[in-house]
Amino acid sequence: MSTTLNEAQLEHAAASLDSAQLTGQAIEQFGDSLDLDQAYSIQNELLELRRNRGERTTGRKLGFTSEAKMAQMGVSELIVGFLTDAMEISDGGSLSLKGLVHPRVEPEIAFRLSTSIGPESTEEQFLAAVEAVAPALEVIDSRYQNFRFSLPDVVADNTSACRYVIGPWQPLTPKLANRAVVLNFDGTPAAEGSTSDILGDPLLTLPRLLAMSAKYGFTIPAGSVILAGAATAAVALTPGALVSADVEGLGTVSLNVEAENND
Ligand SMILES: O=C(O)C/C=C/C(=O)C(=O)O
Repeated sequence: MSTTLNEAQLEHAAASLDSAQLTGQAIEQFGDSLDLDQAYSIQNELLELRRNRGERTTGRKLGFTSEAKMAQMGVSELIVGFLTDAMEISDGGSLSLKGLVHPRVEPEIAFRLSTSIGPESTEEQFLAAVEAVAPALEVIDSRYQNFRFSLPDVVADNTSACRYVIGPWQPLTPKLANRAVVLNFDGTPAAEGSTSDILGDPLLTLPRLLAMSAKYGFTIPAGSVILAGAATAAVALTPGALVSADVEGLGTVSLNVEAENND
């Protein structure tokens, strides 16, 4: 059973997760001591800590929008986290594994908003605000030991958000379902799925995100990126790998993982 954590305890939990993210030292799960609302409060504290270091929010990400991810992690409720400019890597850019705990990568679909969306917005306004779509890669990294967590644990840990890469933007097409998605390591498929694996159609994640924005009271400013969640299970990153995701009709996005360096 969860207990109610006071403000100081919530801040302490956020500081532990933030330090794990900065040092690459995994921490123990909070387990039963957290409920979901407290977990989102810890996530907000984490965002404050990052803002105080000069990071800028660039968007939102959804998690557990596909069966493959739910089955992989044993969690079956949709979650939302935040993205910042410090997490962004340009298409074809490189990622150092230094300071990460146990990073994995997932192929995703990204949306970009032309106008601000918030708790008062309607589904129609949200859809009309999506100006572009792109293939994307998300690097996730749980700050918990052994990449194991409960639903509140992973929410508190900002849904394992670590880095993201956006491929070529293109105008939103209404037909996003049923497109093949392939995650490659050095040109060889490591995971395969379809855009339909993301809630049946990635566009169907938007009303769910709107509902989360109303429940937790956040707005998503114009220009924000939205990651709709992985189409396949996540795959562990390996030093020196060239990782790419191909999404049928939307193109390719890639990331170079730096080779290990013993300096
Ligand atoms: O698997 C995790 O650590 C939590 C993150 C989930 C996603 O980002 C997703 O399902 O796309």
